[in-house]
Amino acid sequence: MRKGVWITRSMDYDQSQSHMRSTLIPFSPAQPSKWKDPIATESRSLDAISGNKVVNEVNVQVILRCRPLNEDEMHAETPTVILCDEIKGEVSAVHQTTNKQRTYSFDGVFGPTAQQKELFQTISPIIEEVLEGYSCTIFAYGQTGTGKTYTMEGQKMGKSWELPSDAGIIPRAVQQIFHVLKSKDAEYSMKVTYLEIYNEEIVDLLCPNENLDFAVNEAKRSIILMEDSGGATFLRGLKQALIHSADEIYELFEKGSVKRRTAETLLNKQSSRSHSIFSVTVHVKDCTPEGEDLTKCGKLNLVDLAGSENIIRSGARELRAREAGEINKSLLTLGRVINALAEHSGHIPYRDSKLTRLLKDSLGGTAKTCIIATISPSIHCLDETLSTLDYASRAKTIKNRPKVNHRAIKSELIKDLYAEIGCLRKEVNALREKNSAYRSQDHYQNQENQMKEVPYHNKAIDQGDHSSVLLKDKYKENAKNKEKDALIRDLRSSEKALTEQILKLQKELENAASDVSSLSAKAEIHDRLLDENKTRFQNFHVQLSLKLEYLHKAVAASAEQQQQQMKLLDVKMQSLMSRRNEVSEELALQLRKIQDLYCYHIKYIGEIAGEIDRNFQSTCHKMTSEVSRGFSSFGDIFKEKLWEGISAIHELKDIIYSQEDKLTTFVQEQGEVHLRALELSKTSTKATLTFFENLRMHLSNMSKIEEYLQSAIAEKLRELEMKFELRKGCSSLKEWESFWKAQIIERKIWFKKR
Ligand SMILES: Nc1ncnc2c1ncn2[C@@H]1O[C@H](COP(=O)(O)OP(=O)(O)OP(=O)(O)O)[C@@H](O)[C@H]1O
Repeated sequence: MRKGVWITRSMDYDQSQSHMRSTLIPFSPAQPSKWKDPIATESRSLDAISGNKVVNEVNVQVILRCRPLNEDEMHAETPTVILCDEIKGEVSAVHQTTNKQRTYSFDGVFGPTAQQKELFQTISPIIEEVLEGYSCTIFAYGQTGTGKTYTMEGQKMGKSWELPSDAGIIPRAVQQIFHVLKSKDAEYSMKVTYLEIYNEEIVDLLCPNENLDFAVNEAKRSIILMEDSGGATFLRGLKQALIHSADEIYELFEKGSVKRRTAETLLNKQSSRSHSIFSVTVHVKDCTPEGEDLTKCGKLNLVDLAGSENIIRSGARELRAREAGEINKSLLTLGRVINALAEHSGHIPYRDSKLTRLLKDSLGGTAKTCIIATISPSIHCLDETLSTLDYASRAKTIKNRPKVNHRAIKSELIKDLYAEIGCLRKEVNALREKNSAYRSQDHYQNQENQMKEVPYHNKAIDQGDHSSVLLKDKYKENAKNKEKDALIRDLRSSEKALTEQILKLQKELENAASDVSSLSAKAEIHDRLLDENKTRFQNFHVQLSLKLEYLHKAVAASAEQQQQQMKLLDVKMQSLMSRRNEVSEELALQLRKIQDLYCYHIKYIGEIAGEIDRNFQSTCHKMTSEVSRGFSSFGDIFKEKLWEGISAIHELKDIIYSQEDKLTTFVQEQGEVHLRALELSKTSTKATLTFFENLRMHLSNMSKIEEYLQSAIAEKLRELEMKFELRKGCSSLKEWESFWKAQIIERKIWFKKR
């Protein structure tokens, strides 16, 4: 055994041709004895001798990673609905319609700007535990296009096998394993396997066949999944590659990744169409405190699941739709397993898909497990994101019972290996007996004895009478020949009958075979249809529950919105009612004011008329008294009084004009008020307008009266002048006075008439 790399004989299979071996590969850590695998034997014996150290239950670790918006999403200015609090380890999803937040907490949260290196720093303690002999699983789970492959594999390596800055967990984990082994100067051996589950078929990605025609190589690469009575899982036909350096792993991994099935969908330019599991098993030599040799056997499973996808949104058709259906089906089973474990249900449906059968030990078993849930920040993925967050937070409650399951004492290991070799030898002998012209020892001995008996018999015949013996012999020979001929005839006829029988049987067998093959073809079609229907039903069920949930939320949101609108309407109605009341009160007030104003103006006009009357009377009176004072000054006085009368009329006119202005302004104000409350104030506006129409009529009447008065006064003055001229001829003052009295009476009558 050399320092650095330690390889057990049993693992070093056909190193000259290839460093691969293909046998029953144990997938779960504990192995039963009946499988003839040296690694299995080793792990079993380790358990038995050292007694595995069972630690307490530990929860499955869940880390959440949210990718950044991609170029298309940024170009379309897609809104984001995810908030990551890396310090608190919390993620919040903001609901678009209700604006409510749902917050989830995880063992680690990495937002859109988080680097691959930072994420790996959180994962790296798990790698250390692999080298302590634990079985550890890291798997990425999430909707299609959310960054599972980016997280697990990352940027491809160059030819120099140097880690690029965007390298994912797998290359970083390999680098760390080798780094730790080197720093401890440990003796170790290492092997890797790489498989994919495509349409429920397990396919070996390390199959050395370089021909990439999948259809041709499908059968050769297909692996059989088996389970023993104890529930341990085995893979028959899976190749294991013995590894001596990190570069060897990188090379194998890149070659295997190329063979993995990917395709372009509407949601991801390079979407993985299969689940992949890359496993690294490391045996590290150690020793007990007593100085006895030990071997620790740790295993690291790195799983990149295919993404769940909405077939409508991913645009999958025909083959792609079938792939998506199978992917969704196995993810649905994974979800059911997670639910059953979270709810401590009695039955865990591991057996419903190959993926869950292979991950059985990682979920609720003896492995240490870390799930990386990947999500998109886009508003368009919110439903799928919420579903991933729900599954991830349920997975947090799953408890595993990890154990250091591969500790061994070397001498016991060798003893087991010898026993294993014994078993293998027996198996080889049995196979030879079955397949070749092998003769057992007893059979061989009988044949030898028979051969020896023949010469001894011939010797006895030589010793008798020669001629009689010859006759006897001839007779005997004839009889024997006849007997022989009869026998041969019998044999021939029975052979013929037998041949006929065989042909008949063969025909029947052929018929039966064709019946069986047509039946099995039908059964296959039936199974396929059943599977397809099951997948369709499951997809439909998933879609339906998503849609129902969405509908339920939409109905709740719209009900809430309606309630709010009703409240708003109520408030508006109340304010409208109070405003209407205010407006009606205001209008009533305005009407009252108009009424008062109208009364006031009527009264005022009456007063003006009275005043005019009085003025006229007093003017006439003054004129009369003045005239009576003397004829000489009468002309001047009369003129003065006349001017007074005219200016009084002008004043009156001004008053009327100013009143008219005021009224016009008021009408304008009223018009504005009425415009504001258009519908409600139509009637009052009409009334007001009529009122103003009347008022205007009155005013025009007044102006007519005024005009008439002016002309009448002028006429009367002319008359007066005339009469004055005539009076010049009056004989006495008394006569003149009576003349004026008659004139005044006449005027009064005329006024009254007016
Ligand atoms: N954290 C990230 N930072 C930068 N780019 C990312 C990140 N996560 C994902 N991407 C990019 O998003 C695209 C889709 O990622 P990826 O193929 O890893 O998704 P997936 O979940 O594996 O999808 P599928 O399930 O369809 O295989 C890739 O171009 C990848 O480079």
